[in-house]
Amino acid sequence: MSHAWGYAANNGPDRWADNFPIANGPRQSPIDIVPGQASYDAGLKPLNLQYDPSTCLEILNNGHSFQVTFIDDTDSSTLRDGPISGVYRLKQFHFHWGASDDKGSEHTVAGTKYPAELHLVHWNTKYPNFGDAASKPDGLAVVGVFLKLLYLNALLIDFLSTLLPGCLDYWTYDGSLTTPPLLESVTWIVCKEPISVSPEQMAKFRSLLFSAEGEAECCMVDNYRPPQPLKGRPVRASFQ
Ligand SMILES: COc1ccc(C[C@H]2SC(=S)NC2=O)c(OC)c1
Ligand SMILES: [Zn+2]
Repeated sequence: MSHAWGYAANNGPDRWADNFPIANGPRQSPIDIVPGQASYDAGLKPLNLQYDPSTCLEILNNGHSFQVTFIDDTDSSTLRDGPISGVYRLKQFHFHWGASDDKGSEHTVAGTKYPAELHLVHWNTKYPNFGDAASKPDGLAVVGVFLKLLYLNALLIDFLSTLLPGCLDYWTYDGSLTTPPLLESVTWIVCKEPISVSPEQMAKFRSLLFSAEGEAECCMVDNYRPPQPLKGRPVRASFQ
């Protein structure tokens, strides 16, 4: 399989351009977000996220992350407002994380890496389905949320942990999928405030496997693409 991309030395982010030349395109993700260089845009609306957990379909290890997929044939879990127009439907969410707590996020903030990053992937309902939307410049909107370690007992953190931070201030810029096919169809919405994760939850992430049954076990860690060149793109902030 020529397109067996991954995160190892022989098939990782530095090699993706071999089969996916768009890897060197003008609007690639992730990026390093430099707060001092983001421009406050008073025209940006607050995010309007309406999620219905009952539309969760399945949880699966797709070989690159674990993802939670949603039924997306109705407007039951949607993203509206923020930097986008129209209604985008939640398709799936997944995470990226590191082998250790000093790395793992895809976006960075003034060079700072978080131990993990959540991606909530939505598609524009002006298109017939996700696959079609994924090839359009305004087809997808991904909400990125950083995860930080909180050393509380597991019970309390399970009680406290949520998918979204209390404050939904965000940065937004035009970017791409962060894995092949690296399509430049994503309006990125990166929340400023992280959510908390316990060491036990991080250990569970790191116990997942890249490898399939019968293959040599390979722990699923460091499944993140490093920041890509901004190439002159503006980064806007919804907050001052
Ligand atoms: C259309 O084909 C794809 C391929 C891969 C992903 C997942 C990538 S993209 C992202 S952001 N983070 C990831 O890990 C897709 O997600 C929308 C869609
Ligand atoms: Zn992702």
